[in-house]
Amino acid sequence: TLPAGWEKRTSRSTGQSYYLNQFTKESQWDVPTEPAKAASNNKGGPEKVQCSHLLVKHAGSRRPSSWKSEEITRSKEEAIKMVQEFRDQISSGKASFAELASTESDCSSAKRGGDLGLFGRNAMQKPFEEAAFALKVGELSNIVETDSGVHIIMRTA
Ligand SMILES: N=C(N)NCCC[C@H](NC(=O)[C@@H]1CCC/C1=C\[C@H](COP(=O)(O)O)NC(=O)[C@@H](N)Cc1ccccc1)C(N)=O
Repeated sequence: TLPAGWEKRTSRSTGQSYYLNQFTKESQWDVPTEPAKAASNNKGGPEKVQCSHLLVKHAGSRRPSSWKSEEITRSKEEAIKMVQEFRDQISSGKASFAELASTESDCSSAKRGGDLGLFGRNAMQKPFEEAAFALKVGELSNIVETDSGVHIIMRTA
């Protein structure tokens, strides 16, 4: 079958077959082929992003321990409430992302104000990656849940 919009025609003068695209009105002698699928790392999103994050772990986290606390026992609901509160403080300008991440994040990146450095796709857990790559530079994510816990993400580059 022909790609969408293309029709086979016969040239009145030469009797030869040719192809006409109804949408673009272009015609050609060669059989049209499907345009190549965009490569998986399509032109759309960036190849790499730099993000900072603030992670609050809970009893159900894959590793319920951090530099802040030997054993983390808070509930997931409690972690979500805390992250929402931090997010509100950041978006209202009451506190900076780096300040809060450095004291409140259960990730070792807290020492760097939450900075994770540059990363490409397939480095982070999928929910984190999807949220990070959807952000514009300077944008703050909504709450993101991964097996590590509850995060907010700020894209910095
Ligand atoms: N730069 C990378 N590629 N480092 C490996 C990332 C592994 C990746 N991590 C995650 O997806 C989450 C989201 C961000 C942080 C994170 C989890 C954990 C905390 O959760 P937990 O593992 O106790 O459950 N922090 C880390 O990994 C830290 N090394 C991130 C980091 C810290 C300092 C400097 C750079 C990176 C994964 N595939 O599990």
